[in-house]
Amino acid sequence: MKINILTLFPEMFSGFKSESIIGKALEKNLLEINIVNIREFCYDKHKQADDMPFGGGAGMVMKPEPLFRALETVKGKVIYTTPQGVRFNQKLAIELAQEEEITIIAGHYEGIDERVVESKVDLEVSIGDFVLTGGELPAMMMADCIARLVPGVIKKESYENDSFFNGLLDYPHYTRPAEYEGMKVPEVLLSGHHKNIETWRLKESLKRTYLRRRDLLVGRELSKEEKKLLAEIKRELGK
Ligand SMILES: NC(=O)c1ccc(NC2CCCC2)nc1
Repeated sequence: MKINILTLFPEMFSGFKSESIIGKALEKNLLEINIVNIREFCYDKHKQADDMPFGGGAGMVMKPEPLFRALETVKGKVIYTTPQGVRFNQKLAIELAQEEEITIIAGHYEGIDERVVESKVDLEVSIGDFVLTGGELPAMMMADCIARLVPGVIKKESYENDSFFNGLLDYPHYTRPAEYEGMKVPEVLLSGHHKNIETWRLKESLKRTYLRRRDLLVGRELSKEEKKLLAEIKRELGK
């Protein structure tokens, strides 16, 4: 899979591309992340990428020509990160991870000229109801979430229990030491009894989802075991 990201600030992506899981995945050529510097497509003497808004008002708007030129050099579904977009979520990440190539435009200032959106953008996407100085961090977040779904980037087992992957929030995690400052790891996790551990984890996922994100349970098919565990949880909570 190839993810192109168009930006005026390519340096913002150097750590993202060199560190941790994404860094290793790029080294192993499991995926490609291609950062396109929009400035390189500003052919005028002053390399002007933005200009004043028609109709007046504060701020600057990113000019259409450099964006159209930059888009000529990439392929795939074109996404623009903006508060006006559809909400990004794991379901959309899974859909986008099926694509051979996608291109994300990271805007800046007041945004990009609407003619780019109308004629070139396939999907406007928001990561939440808040405004950022640029679309780079949303682009990085989306690329991270999509990249970890690319085969080989992380072990399959670890994302199968991810929050939202099975429609539930993730269960609690513990590692050594077994006791720290008087706080003990739940006994079942030290028992080596895999079935009991699996049941405990499912129950904890259900409990967290029921308490923190009950909306995720609405319309979700519950297995026989999940129904039994949820009934236990409600009894234990006295609800
Ligand atoms: N909530 C979001 O996903 C989001 C995306 C982009 C952005 N700012 C960008 C948008 C165009 C110029 C700055 N702010 C917020």
